This record gives sequence, C-alpha cells and structure tokens, in this order.
Amino acid sequence: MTVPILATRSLAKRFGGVVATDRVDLAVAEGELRCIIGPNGAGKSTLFALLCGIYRPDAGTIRLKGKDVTTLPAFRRVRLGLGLTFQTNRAYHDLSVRQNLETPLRIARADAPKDAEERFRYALELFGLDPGSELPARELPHHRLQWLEIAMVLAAGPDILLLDEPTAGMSPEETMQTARVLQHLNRAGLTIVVVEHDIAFVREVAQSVTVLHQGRVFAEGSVADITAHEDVRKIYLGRA
Ligand SMILES: Nc1ncnc2c1ncn2[C@@H]1O[C@H](COP(=O)(O)OP(=O)(O)OP(=O)(O)O)[C@@H](O)[C@H]1O
Repeated sequence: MTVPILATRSLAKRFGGVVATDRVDLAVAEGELRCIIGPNGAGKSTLFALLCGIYRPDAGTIRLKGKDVTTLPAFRRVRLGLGLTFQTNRAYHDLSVRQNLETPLRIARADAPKDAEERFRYALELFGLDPGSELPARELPHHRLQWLEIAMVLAAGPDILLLDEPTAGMSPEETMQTARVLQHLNRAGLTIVVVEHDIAFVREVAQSVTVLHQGRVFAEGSVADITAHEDVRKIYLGRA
C-alpha cells in the first residue's frame, strides 16, 4: 500500500477529565477528498487543531507525507506542504484582494507541486476572484472572503488542503458553490480534508467520510455507506 499523505496513529488529547480525541487512526490517501464529521462535541475541532500543530497530542503520532510531524509547530507543517484554513478568516481585511494574494505567492514553497500555480489560477477562476482587484478585502461579502482565504492558501502551493468548516456562515447556494470548487480542485489532483458540520455539503463533495463520536472514529466509508448507517443516524439524533 502507498504511504498515506496524512496519517494518525492512536492519537489522543485530553482536557482535564475530558477525552476530546481518543486513539484516532486516520489514513488519508493522496488525491482523496475526505470529510470529517460528527455531532457537537465529537472532537472535530480538537482533531483539526492536532493535525495543524496547534495542540500537542498526549499520545499517538501524526505523519505528513510519511514524515513524523507530531511535535512540529504549525508553520513547519505548512512548509512541508500542509495548507490550512480556519473557522475565523485570516485574510488581511485592510489590504486589497491583489495584495492578499501577492503575499503568499511571494513566499510560495520552493518544492511546491509542479501544478500548484495552475491550481491556484484555476481556483481564482472558479471562485471568480480577480487577482488584480484593488478592492479592500473587508468590502467582500463573507463567502467571497472565505474563498479569498482558500485562494491565499493555494497560492503557497500546498500538497494537501485542510479546511475547518469552510462553509460556516454561507447560504445554501454559496455552500454548494464552495463544494463544487473543492471538487474541481480535487479532480485537478489536490488532496483535501474538510472538517464540516453541513451534511448537504458533505453529501455533495466527499468521496470518503470519517465520523467522530466521543473523540473516537465511530464509522468510516463512502458517503452512501455513512448516510445509510443506522448508528450514525442515531448519534446525530443523540440516541447512541
Ligand atoms: N480547550 C478545551 N478545554 C476543555 N475541554 C475542551 C477544550 N476543547 C474541547 N474540549 C472538550 O472536548 C470535547 C470535544 O470538543 P471539540 O470542540 O473538539 O468537538 P467538536 O466536534 O469540534 O464540537 P463542535 O461541533 O460543537 O464544535 C468536548 O467535550 C469539549 O467540551
């Protein structure tokens, strides 16, 4: 089997007496589009923070492109090819769209994948973002600001995109458009992992889904498998 681009082994994180992440094994193959879902308090945000390097795990390991990154801070993981977007938008609101995009382009990774630039241009086109726009980012509507942030991350040439609830605060139409763009980018070769609440979005994009519940991997499979899974339905209804 080829080495997964992102993998965890027995990953665990507790906060006092609360086990937020409990022996999580995750293996994301190159080229995959994986959604990580789960009901409130399932441990999604904690897992995301562990994968980014914001939290240090209490136990277990994280490998990125085969390299053990468990103790590496976020910026070192980004240099290795992890592209990150958070729930709070990180674009510079006082800078123009052009300036926001130029900054990450200047610091693009020297060993970025060869088609990274092409993917970035493709994303701009799909999102309808003009890289020469002098409009201050703060004047963009919320969904376009989120798209700008994804484009900024792509400008740096990641091998894998890790997104935390990218459609939070978007209308159903904006959510579906975001889903379609991520699908296109995935078909263009980008590996994408999305932590997401919105089931309609997950149905639209995911090839594979990991369901967390009480910090553990509760179920894993295709969208069809997961949506038909009786116990998954129960945990969403709070009955498991
Ligand atoms: N910093 C923290 N201190 C204490 N407990 C925490 C902390 N962060 C998370 N937890 C607890 O860990 C568990 C998992 O929380 P987490 O936020 O990761 O879940 P989630 O799936 O992202 O939930 P939501 O969908 O509501 O955001 C919860 O019981 C939560 O209360």
